[in-house]
Amino acid sequence: MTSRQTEKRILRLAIPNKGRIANPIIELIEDSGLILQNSANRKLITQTSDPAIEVLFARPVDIPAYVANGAADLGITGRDMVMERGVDVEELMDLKSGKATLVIAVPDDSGITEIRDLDGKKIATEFPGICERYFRNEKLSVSIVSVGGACEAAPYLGIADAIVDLSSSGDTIRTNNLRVISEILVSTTIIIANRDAQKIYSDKIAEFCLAIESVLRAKGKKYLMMNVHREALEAVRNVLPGLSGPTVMDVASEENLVAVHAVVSEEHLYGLVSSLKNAGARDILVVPIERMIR
Ligand SMILES: Nc1ncnc2c1ncn2[C@@H]1O[C@H](COP(=O)(O)OP(=O)(O)OP(=O)(O)O)[C@@H](O)[C@H]1O
Ligand SMILES: O=P(O)(O)OC[C@H]1O[C@H](OP(=O)(O)OP(=O)(O)O)[C@H](O)[C@@H]1O
Ligand SMILES: [Mg+2]
Repeated sequence: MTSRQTEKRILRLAIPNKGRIANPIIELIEDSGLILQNSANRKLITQTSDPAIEVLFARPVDIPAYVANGAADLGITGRDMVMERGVDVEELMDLKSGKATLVIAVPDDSGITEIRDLDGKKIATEFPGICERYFRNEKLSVSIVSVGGACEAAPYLGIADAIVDLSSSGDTIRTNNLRVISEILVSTTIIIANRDAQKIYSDKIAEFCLAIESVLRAKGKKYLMMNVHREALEAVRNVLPGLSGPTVMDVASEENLVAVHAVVSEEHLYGLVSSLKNAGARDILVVPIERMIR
C-alpha cells in the first residue's frame, strides 16, 4: 500500500494524455457521468465531478507501472501496454475498443515466409518486452532493435530484417511494402486495478465499473416507443426482435390502445420501423439510450 493510499481516500484513475485511445476514453468516462474538470489545460492531475476520484493523465505505456506500484489505483490503457511492461495488475474490464493487432512483418520481397526463418535475424519494435518473451517461447534466437516509433522504416534503413508492430487498418503495412507473416496478439483498451486498491476502494471501483459498463451496454441500442391497437399486438410482438421486452402498457385515454416500448439494436432499426407500421403500430418514436443498467 502506498502512503498516498493510506493517507487520502481519493481514488486515482490514470488515463492516456495523448495518442489515439486518449479521446475515446475521456468521452466514455464523461458519458458515464464522471466529468473531468479542466481536462483541456494539460494539468497532469485533474479533479472530477466526484470529489472521491481524481484523474492522472499519463503516457499509455507508463500507466501499467503506475497502477502496479500504487501511484494510481485504477488505469485505462491498451492490453499491449500491460503485457509489454509485464506488471502484476488486475484486469477489471475489456472496453472492446482501441483494437489493434501486434504483427510480425517483413519486406514484400524478403525470402522470409514464416517465423522459423527469423532465427538469427534482427527485429525492430516498440515492444521489446513482448518480443523477447515471444521469440524465447518459440525457441528462436533474434536480436531486438528497440525503436520509439516509425518502426516500418527499419527494414529499409537496413537496421532490421523484420518488424513487430501494431496494425489496425493495415494501411501502414501496405504503404511500406511489408507483408505480415504472423500475429502475436490482439490488443484492446482495458481497465486495470492495483491489487491493494481493490480492497481499499472496492465500492468506488464497483461504482465506476458499473457506470462504464452501462454506457458500453447502451452503445448501438435505441429505445422504441409506439402505440398499438390490442388486436395488432400479437403481430407487433412477432416483428420485434427479442432483445428486451417489449413492455406493454395501457393507454389511459383509449381503451383499445396499448403503448409498446422495447430496446432494439441499431442494426435492426432500418426495416424494423416499416415492418412495425405494417403490423399495425403507429406514433412510433425512436429514442437514444445513454446508459443501460441491469
Ligand atoms: N492502429 C493503432 N496503432 C497503434 N496503436 C493503436 C492502434 N489502435 C489502437 N492502438 C492502441 O493505442 C495505444 C497506443 O498508444 P500510444 O501512446 O502509442 O499512442 P499512439 O496513438 O500510437 O500515438 P503516438 O504514437 O503518436 O504517441 C496502444 O495501447 C495501442 O494498442
Ligand atoms: O494499420 P494502421 O491503421 O495503418 O495503423 C498502424 C500504425 O499506427 C501506429 O503508428 P502511430 O501512428 O502510433 O505512429 P508511431 O509508429 O510513431 O507510434 C502503428 O505503430 C502503425 O505504424
Ligand atoms: Mg504509436
